Amino acid sequence: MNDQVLKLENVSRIYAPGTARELQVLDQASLSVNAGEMVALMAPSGAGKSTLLHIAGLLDRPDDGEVWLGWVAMNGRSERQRTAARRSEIGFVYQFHHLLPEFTAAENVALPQMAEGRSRSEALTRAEALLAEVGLAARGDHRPAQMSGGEQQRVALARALANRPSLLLADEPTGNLDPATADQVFEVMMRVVRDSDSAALIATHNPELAARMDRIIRLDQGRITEAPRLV
Ligand SMILES: Nc1ncnc2c1ncn2[C@@H]1O[C@H](COP(=O)(O)OP(=O)(O)OP(=O)(O)O)[C@@H](O)[C@H]1O
Repeated sequence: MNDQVLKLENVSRIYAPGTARELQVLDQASLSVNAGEMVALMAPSGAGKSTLLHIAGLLDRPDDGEVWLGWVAMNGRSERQRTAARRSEIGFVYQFHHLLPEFTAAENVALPQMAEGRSRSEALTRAEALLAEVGLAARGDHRPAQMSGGEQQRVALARALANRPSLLLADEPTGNLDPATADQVFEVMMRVVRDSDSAALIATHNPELAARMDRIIRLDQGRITEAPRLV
């Protein structure tokens, strides 16, 4: 039996159903991601990548189909159960870092751990270790505004991994960075995901970065297709 971390089974999502603005973004989309796998999600702008990641990340529910986190079917779970699963099992990285500007890097990485019950001092100690993993040792007391875009995104990555999630979801994580910095952040992301043995589903428009992951899937007309490797 494979080590399933995420499975979407015939997932459909329709915005504004029954209105003139009705839009079917996902149409029986299916995918699975196993432990230790890094999967690139590629699609044109507006094809529904963020919608799919929101559903996979339990921030939204599909209109039809099932979402499995590990071997647990999540649609029938209460919001409280879904939030608990999201906090403990899933880490998110977005195109923009969304760090809290009034907190230091270490505090930003400590906060999700404290939400999971860790003491402030324990969370801060772990935060420093996580920041070292992403190459930001000794930068823990800097605020986001004192850091470069690539550094901010590495702090966001450390925050996403703070609770050792089984699944990392990333939506254009390097889309806001220049090519050299994007490459550097991506390298760090590959390394820490591999080291932690979590699974990752990463939406990107960048074919070179996508080609360095284990698999590429495409979202086309609301459906998922497995793409051949580009290189
Ligand atoms: N809450 C919503 N209500 C109505 N329509 C929406 C909603 N969210 C997204 N859409 C529409 O659904 C489509 C898919 O949006 P989505 O953000 O998932 O695409 P995307 O592939 O992530 O795009 P991009 O690469 O530009 O970020 C778009 O046409 C968008 O306008």
